[in-house]
Amino acid sequence: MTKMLSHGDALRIEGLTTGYGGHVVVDALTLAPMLPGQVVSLLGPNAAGKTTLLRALAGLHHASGAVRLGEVDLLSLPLADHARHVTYMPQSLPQRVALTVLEAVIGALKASPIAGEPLSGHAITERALDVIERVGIGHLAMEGLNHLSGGQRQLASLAQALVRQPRVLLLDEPISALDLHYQLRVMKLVRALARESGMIVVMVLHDLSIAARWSDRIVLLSQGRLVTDGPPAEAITAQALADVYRVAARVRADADGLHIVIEDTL
Ligand SMILES: Nc1ncnc2c1ncn2[C@@H]1O[C@H](COP(=O)(O)OP(=O)(O)OP(=O)(O)O)[C@@H](O)[C@H]1O
Repeated sequence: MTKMLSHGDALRIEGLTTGYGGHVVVDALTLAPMLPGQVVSLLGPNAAGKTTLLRALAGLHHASGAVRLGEVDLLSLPLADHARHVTYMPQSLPQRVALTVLEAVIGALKASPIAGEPLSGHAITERALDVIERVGIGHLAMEGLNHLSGGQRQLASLAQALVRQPRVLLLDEPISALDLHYQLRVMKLVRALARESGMIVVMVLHDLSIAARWSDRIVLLSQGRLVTDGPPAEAITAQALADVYRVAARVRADADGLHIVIEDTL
């Protein structure tokens, strides 16, 4: 059943600044509130600051400004409390450790439980198996992570993030190692879970067409600053692509969605 969505539970980013030493990477970024159930894709060229922004939202990198989830001031929370609301899936694949997929997913849930829901050992295992099944690697549940391919490990990593059922899910290039079938499967699953549970999803993607097809909103960043933010057809324009990626593109919207043809570099 779809949860009632409320502005009160929105994720708000206001004047967020972060970087490395004196190097400002994200500069006073303010975005429209992200609403429960929304899938927001973060796009932009290499070094635009996407990963740094995601890590700051995850509480893993120091930032100034404000990040609030409903009434909760996320930037002021200790990491353990922060992790009760927000789950981050990094770009790097899980190590080739000798844990099975099931053990790794259970471990992710036990390491940092979401607030207010103590689960029995049986319930934890059931939930882990359900998520592993839903990402499409049920047949690998008892396989060691050290025996998996890169794409399979990326799916295991996604299962580790999803099993926690966070209010905010941050995914850094979650489909970069996946074949076409699994790219589509993951995008469908993430959007369905957002709709079902009211989870806010913010993900970094490089594929414009996939982002346009599966996101409610596109946030286009360049050099740590906001270029456009809106529904895909408004945010992805030929002009924006020329400005941000230095490419000539044709962009056309019709009933099937957004058609993007990249013609040349500029
Ligand atoms: N650990 C670090 N120490 C110093 N500078 C860093 C570090 N990590 C990233 N940077 C710098 O911050 C800037 C933004 O990097 P970031 O990884 O956030 O970009 P990105 O948009 O995620 O890029 P990509 O699409 O290539 O993954 C870059 O100039 C990068 O060199």
